[in-house]
Amino acid sequence: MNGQTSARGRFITFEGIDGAGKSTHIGFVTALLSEAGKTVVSSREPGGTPLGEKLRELLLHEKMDVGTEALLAFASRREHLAQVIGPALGRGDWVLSDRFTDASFAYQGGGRGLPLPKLEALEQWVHPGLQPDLTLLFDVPLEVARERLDATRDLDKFESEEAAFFERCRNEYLRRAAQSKGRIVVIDSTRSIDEVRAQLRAALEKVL
Ligand SMILES: Nc1ncnc2c1ncn2[C@@H]1O[C@H](COP(=O)(O)OP(=O)(O)OP(=O)(O)O)[C@@H](O)[C@H]1O
Ligand SMILES: Cc1cn([C@H]2C[C@H](O)[C@@H](COP(=O)(O)O)O2)c(=O)[nH]c1=O
Repeated sequence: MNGQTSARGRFITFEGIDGAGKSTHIGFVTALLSEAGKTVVSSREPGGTPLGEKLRELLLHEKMDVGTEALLAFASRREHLAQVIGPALGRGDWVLSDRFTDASFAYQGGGRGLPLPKLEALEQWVHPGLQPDLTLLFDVPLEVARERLDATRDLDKFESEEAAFFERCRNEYLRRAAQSKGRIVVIDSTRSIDEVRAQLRAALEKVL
């Protein structure tokens, strides 16, 4: 890390199956970047805007067709880009988003079986030419994620899915990581919080 400020903002996304541990580390990454002189905007998907948060409620708690699920996720994303991500990057801020389009590929594509070309078409429509500068993929086996979730919270619609669903989501995440090695960094989130932080520091060196 060189501690210098940069005129261009960066877009960093956090991904992984539910319970992998990504949200736990967003505060740490925010602090690291702030120490390096960056102005950080931290947000999430689905959500991140008043309308997006309403769509999040529907997505996480209502049963619906998988196509509807994908369209609502991308509607939330479009609003997020228009209201939060685009303006922040334009100011030169660093944007951290707890999930983005990789989640649609993993959950609606891998998990639910929506054909990937449909998601690619939505991606192309909603954010042509924009990809995260860095995606931190928190990876754990399903049993670890399940144990962490069961210990902490009431489960929402996605979190209540069967193990095979999460296996498919995880496989799709890992498939995308293998295809986008420059952008997606796989973090071994089975390790202790301090060890995960060390991996995050190393990954962030690449964009600082
Ligand atoms: N490396 C770790 N070692 C042990 N426990 C961890 C680790 N990382 C996170 N946890 C714990 O696992 C639980 C789930 O973590 P967290 O909420 O960050 O997951 P998440 O990936 O953001 O899940 P979701 O996507 O469902 O919100 C929390 O109780 C957290 O304290
Ligand atoms: C962006 C996005 C998210 N999801 C799913 C993935 C998670 O189960 C929830 C969000 O909950 P979290 O606790 O904030 O991780 O939504 C999805 O299915 N498709 C998406 O595009």
